[in-house]
Amino acid sequence: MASSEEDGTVEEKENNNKKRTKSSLITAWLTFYNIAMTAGWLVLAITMMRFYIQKGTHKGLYRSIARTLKFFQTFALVEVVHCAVGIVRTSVIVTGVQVCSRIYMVWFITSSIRQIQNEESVILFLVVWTVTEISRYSYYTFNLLHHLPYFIKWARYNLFIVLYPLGVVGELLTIYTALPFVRRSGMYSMRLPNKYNVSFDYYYFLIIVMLSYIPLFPQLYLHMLRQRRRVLHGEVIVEKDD
Ligand SMILES: CCCCCCCCCCCCC/C=C/C(=O)SCCNC(=O)CCNC(=O)[C@H](O)C(C)(C)COP(=O)(O)OP(=O)(O)OC[C@H]1O[C@@H](n2cnc3c(N)ncnc32)[C@H](O)[C@@H]1OP(=O)(O)O
Repeated sequence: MASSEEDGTVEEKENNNKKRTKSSLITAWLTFYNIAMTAGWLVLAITMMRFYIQKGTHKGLYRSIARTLKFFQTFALVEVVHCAVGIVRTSVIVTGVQVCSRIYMVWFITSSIRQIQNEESVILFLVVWTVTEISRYSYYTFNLLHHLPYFIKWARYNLFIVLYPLGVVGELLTIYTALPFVRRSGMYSMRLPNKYNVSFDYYYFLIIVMLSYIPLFPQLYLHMLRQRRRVLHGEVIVEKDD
């Protein structure tokens, strides 16, 4: 009897140790990930500022940062995995839409259509994304380290109020500017007849993408406003979306 109780205690201790090791590993990984992402976006910020100071123009800026931007923005897919496996308490849908729409903007619009890379709207969303991501990833990092300066918390949950709509304006203007080039070049489109008997027009697809901001963006924005009330004002929020 005594020995089985002891066994139970040993088992419990082992389980607790395993749980502690698992949670330390997760914290270590998230800390590493957030530091890497903060550094990546800081590098982008510094590169953009140096470019503008040295050249005195934004023309050519996108090309100068394209590789770094593609790398760090694409790497953010890891965040969807974090939500899916439950290591961060965030909705997979919200994170998925946010991350995928950015990746789409980088790979299938801005990097694919060279003629639009020097548009002011590209610089607008780049600057907005960069400020947002530096404050977001540094918030997560300091939070994990239990040393969160108030101004970082403030920045994370206030700047988006202005930056989010500005970013969307930059993205939509960029897609809009791309439309004539897409129509002329017929890029990523499939015309009939072809051996698959399928037709796809990227021009109309882009229009659908632009229209999809109307139902999707308000939901993302409202989600952030709820997060803001929860973190800054301690409100208990029940999310319905996941
Ligand atoms: C085929 C193509 C289709 C295209 C379709 C297009 C339609 C698109 C429409 C919408 C377009 C949007 C475009 C976007 C533009 C911009 O980004 S503009 C720039 C401004 N942007 C922002 O401000 C983004 C703000 N949004 C967000 O931050 C997102 O909602 C988010 C990234 C998904 C994060 O939200 P969420 O995680 O829910 O909130 P948090 O409060 O940050 O975190 C909740 C808890 O989770 C912890 N956590 C999350 N991530 C991490 C992490 N990496 N590391 C550690 N911890 C993390 C966080 O600490 C919180 O924990 P608790 O405090 O304990 O709850």
